[in-house]
Amino acid sequence: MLYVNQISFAYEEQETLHEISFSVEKGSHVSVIGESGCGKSTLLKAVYGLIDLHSGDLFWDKDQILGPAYHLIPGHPQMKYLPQEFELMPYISVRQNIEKFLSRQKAAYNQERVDELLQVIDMQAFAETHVKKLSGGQKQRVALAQVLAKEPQFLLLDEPFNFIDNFRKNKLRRDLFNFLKKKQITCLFATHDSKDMLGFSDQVLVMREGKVIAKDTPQQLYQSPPNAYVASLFDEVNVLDIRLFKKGLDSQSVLLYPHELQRSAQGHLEVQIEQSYFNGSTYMIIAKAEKNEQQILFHHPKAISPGTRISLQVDEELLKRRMGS
Ligand SMILES: Nc1ncnc2c1ncn2[C@@H]1O[C@H](COP(=O)(O)OP(=O)(O)OP(=O)(O)O)[C@@H](O)[C@H]1O
Repeated sequence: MLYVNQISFAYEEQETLHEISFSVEKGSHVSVIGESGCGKSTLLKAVYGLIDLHSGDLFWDKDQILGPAYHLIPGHPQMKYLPQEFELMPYISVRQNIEKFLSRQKAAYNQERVDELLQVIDMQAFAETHVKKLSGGQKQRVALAQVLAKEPQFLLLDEPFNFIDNFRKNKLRRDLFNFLKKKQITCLFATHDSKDMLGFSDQVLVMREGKVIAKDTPQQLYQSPPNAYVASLFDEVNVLDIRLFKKGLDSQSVLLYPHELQRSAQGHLEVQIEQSYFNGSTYMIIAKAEKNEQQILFHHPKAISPGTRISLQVDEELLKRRMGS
């Protein structure tokens, strides 16, 4: 189990990590999400022992993780870390690149292990290809296989899919996280993609300006976001005054994702359409509230002509829940 107790760190004057505490249970997957520059990579570096903390401490089970001032070789023997910038050996094959991370004495086992990992990263067809000839996304998949080669107990991944195209990413995410669960490998990963976090983490740490501002399951954070910042990490979000939907209430903001507003003749929110954008399964419609000119985003199965006036409604139960959050 990982224990992070009140850690703080600064590269320069301003603190990059401020009194961060959390723990990660064995076998669980925790994602770290937040806007660019909020400190996700720095947090992973701290957990791997790559920086000297200014205060607080870190433990993997009973072993304290110390920074470079105490250790020449960072990290813990049971940990592996994949940074955003990784290096591979360009003039040897994919297979050899992965084998380099295995013990030299066990040739038969190594062959089997590399085959297993090539399957996880879906690169069997490239086993004998020189890394120099691979695309950025393919290289990232090889780097993932390298950190898995000598099975770690704890894996730190910094934006592990950022070079991988959407077509591959969905399958790779499923295969990788299923593999980690099957092997009970604990994982802490930084991402800016809500899809990585929604389906594949048990807990989410939301960071902002060096602080953890929310920690919960992805379901809870998505369904009851504590503020617009958290909601905006999942999707675009409307921050609307409750009085647009209900009469006789005091002013209060409610957070609503675009798909939560429906066109309905019975709706109380009257809007004028400005623009429609094709989104695939639906259109994203941009409109303006007649009452206060506020911009409203909602989904609709078809495009709607600019200037059209329509009404929108929101499920009553949902409104109540969001008013309470
Ligand atoms: N080596 C460094 N020296 C000085 N400042 C740094 C260094 N590395 C990062 N920073 C600063 O620390 C802050 C946090 O950076 P970090 O890379 O941890 O953010 P991040 O959330 O991972 O961002 P991104 O999502 O863009 O990767 C940023 O303001 C960044 O400019």
